[in-house]
Amino acid sequence: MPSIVAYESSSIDWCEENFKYSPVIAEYYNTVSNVVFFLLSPLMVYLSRSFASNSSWHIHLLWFCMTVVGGFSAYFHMTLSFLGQMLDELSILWILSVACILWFPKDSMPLSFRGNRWSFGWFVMALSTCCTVLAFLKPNLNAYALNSIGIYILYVMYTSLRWCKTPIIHRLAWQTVLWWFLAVGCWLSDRMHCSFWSDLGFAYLHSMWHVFIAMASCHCIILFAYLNVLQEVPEKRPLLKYWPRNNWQIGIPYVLLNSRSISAKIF
Ligand SMILES: CCCCCCCC/C=C\CCCCCCCC(=O)N[C@@H](CO)[C@H](O)/C=C/CCCCCCCCCCCCC
Ligand SMILES: [Ca+2]
Ligand SMILES: [Zn+2]
Repeated sequence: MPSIVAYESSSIDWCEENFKYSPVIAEYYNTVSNVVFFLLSPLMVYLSRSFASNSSWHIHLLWFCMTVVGGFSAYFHMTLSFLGQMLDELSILWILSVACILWFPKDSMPLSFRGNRWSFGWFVMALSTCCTVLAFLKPNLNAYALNSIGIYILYVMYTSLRWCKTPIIHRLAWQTVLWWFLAVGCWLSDRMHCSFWSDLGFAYLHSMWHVFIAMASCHCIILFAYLNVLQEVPEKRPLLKYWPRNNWQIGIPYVLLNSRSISAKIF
């Protein structure tokens, strides 16, 4: 039985040909494309200064987790080891948990929590701990389970937007969904149509998934951060902006908060 750190000890292998460009990097483009996480995280830390100082510094936790996801994903594609696979998938599970604990909309929480974020947070922690253990039982199913959480987030987004009438937020939601669709399309096609893409000489859809899912995640985090402030501290009057040019209404979204209102914190 190979060691869990051995090259190609994972049962998952993506479409890109292994060791084509380097003897030490199994999937070269799938590894290098994770640079998107390392570029977006510091940019989001910079753009989230207003949110962090006027509402909650916890937003920076998510940008830190995003760097960790990128690092583990690069390690996985570099080695295709079982350890790499588990670190990659479990770091995604835990960033989703942290995001839910911080900003899951109170009115979408199960009724038994009565909108109490602390008890909901403990529930999410317990559930994620169980899922961490279960992840070792059928590792081939983990990625599908994680993508199903993406579908659930889409549903929560839809229900949360029913009470928000701000057109620019609906636009942000559509942009999030578009990035996510592109991402999932690439992820599925890489898995299901590998011989087609290899025959075309373009076995790099999984690299494109990394870029699209990183963009979808930034949009999604900002959308729920905005909705959280609007619902829980509306006097902060959140404003949605885009980098690099706000008047394009496209690019990297971020939230600006009114610093002159009562300094109520999310927690
Ligand atoms: C209140 C809810 C807030 C939700 C915030 C969402 C925050 C998501 C943050 C980061 C997720 C990054 C995922 C990147 C994965 C890259 C690594 C990778 O490629 N892994 C693959 C193996 O190499 C693995 O097979 C991938 C498995 C599937 C992961 C599914 C992640 C779902 C993320 C959902 C993102 C938002 C969706 C928006 C929905 C409209
Ligand atoms: Ca491969
Ligand atoms: Zn990947």
